[in-house]
Amino acid sequence: MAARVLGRAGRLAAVVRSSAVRLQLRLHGSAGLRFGSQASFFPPLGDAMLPSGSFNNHVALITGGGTGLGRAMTATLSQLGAQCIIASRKLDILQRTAEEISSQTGNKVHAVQCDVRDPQAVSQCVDQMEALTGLPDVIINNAAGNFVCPSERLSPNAWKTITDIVLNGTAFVTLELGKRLIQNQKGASFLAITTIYAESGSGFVVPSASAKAGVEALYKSLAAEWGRYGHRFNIIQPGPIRTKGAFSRLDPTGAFEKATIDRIPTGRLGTPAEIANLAAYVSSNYASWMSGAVIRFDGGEYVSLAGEFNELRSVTPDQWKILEAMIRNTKGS
Ligand SMILES: CC/C=C\C/C=C\CC/C=C/C=C/C(=O)SCCNC(=O)CCNC(=O)[C@H](O)C(C)(C)COP(=O)(O)OP(=O)(O)OC[C@H]1O[C@@H](n2cnc3c(N)ncnc32)[C@H](O)[C@@H]1OP(=O)(O)O
Ligand SMILES: NC(=O)C1=CN([C@@H]2O[C@H](COP(=O)(O)OP(=O)(O)OC[C@H]3O[C@@H](n4cnc5c(N)ncnc54)[C@H](OP(=O)(O)O)[C@@H]3O)[C@@H](O)[C@H]2O)C=CC1
Repeated sequence: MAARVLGRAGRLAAVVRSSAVRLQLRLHGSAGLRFGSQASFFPPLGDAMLPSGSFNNHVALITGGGTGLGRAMTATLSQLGAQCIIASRKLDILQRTAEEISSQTGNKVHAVQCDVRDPQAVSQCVDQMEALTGLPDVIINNAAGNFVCPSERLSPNAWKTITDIVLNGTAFVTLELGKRLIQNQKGASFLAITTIYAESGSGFVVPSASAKAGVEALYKSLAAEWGRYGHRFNIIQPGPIRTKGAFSRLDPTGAFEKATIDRIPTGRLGTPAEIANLAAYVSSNYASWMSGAVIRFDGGEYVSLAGEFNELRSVTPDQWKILEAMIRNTKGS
């Protein structure tokens, strides 16, 4: 019996061995479970998660709040009672977003033009904010710039542009508000939106990876230093969530989307509403004991990319029989 099983295993093994490519067990092919099918286990919910009124009497500043994830965060905070200020370069887009969200939630959203790379513009933006709403209770540093590019093609100005928006912009906004909040003895929640590759680094987005890693160091450092002033600092590292801003600059042809989804254990991209719920929780008083946290929110993509053997997910049950027989059949080292 054992000989028969081993004989069959041997024949099957020979078939597998016959092609080096197939012996790779079609790691990226259609063998095994098709990733993506498991997404039905993880349906995204769109409703605001926190109790209504959680942000009543709260003021929130969201940089880059006119589009994409910042817009979704603004919509959720506004729905939960916050008065929001959204700030970025394009006033027309900010105003349109502000009107749309205000008309849906009944809560005021203010649009303020600000290029976060310019510390004077940031200071004027905060002046404008103080006049409109007073200093904020919630600050979300979400504005960013990015594009995929081989590093040998980057000009000094390309490097400066991304690191200025992401690292210097976040620092200018955080320091300007922090100083004024400290002076007024007012506590606040600061949240930075980074990426999963802030931790690992990543080729082809090197200025962004370097700047986002700097933002994480900034926020972890201030969490330690400014707790005494009533300030909390936290970080969310999103995985891929479809927005025009990100996808048009990171995957302009759409060629990488399927491979991206295939490696995400939850089988799908995230949604803006999901990250908005997380950002709202982290920024709310329900999270008043949370500071210095780095929250990865990526459907499992990071660990999926990291584990050396994770591609064995593509091995079929029949192929496992062969592999197991081969392993068990090995004698000695
Ligand atoms: C399926 C998988 C798909 C996606 C994966 C998803 C998730 C994985 C993790 C994702 C992380 C995402 C992180 C993000 O940050 S996404 C946010 C993206 N949003 C934006 O970038 C919005 C704002 N962007 C912009 O305004 C512009 O793109 C820019 C270039 C950042 C800034 O615009 P600005 O007008 O200030 O700058 P320019 O004058 O145009 O350029 C300055 C400088 O850069 C050079 N440059 C510009 N583009 C490129 C490029 N594509 N390649 C190389 N170099 C570029 C430009 O030439 C200038 O340099 P010089 O010529 O002067 O030397
Ligand atoms: N979508 C995704 O898959 C992921 C996104 N992220 C992060 O999420 C955040 C939001 O990205 P997303 O919504 O996808 O992309 P968007 O492009 O929609 O958002 C970026 C925002 O930043 C603003 N911005 C850019 N440059 C400046 C500047 N100099 N001054 C002020 N504001 C500026 C833009 O507004 P304007 O043009 O008006 O200035 C825009 O609203 C970013 O921090 C990004 O790094 C991280 C991982 C994954």
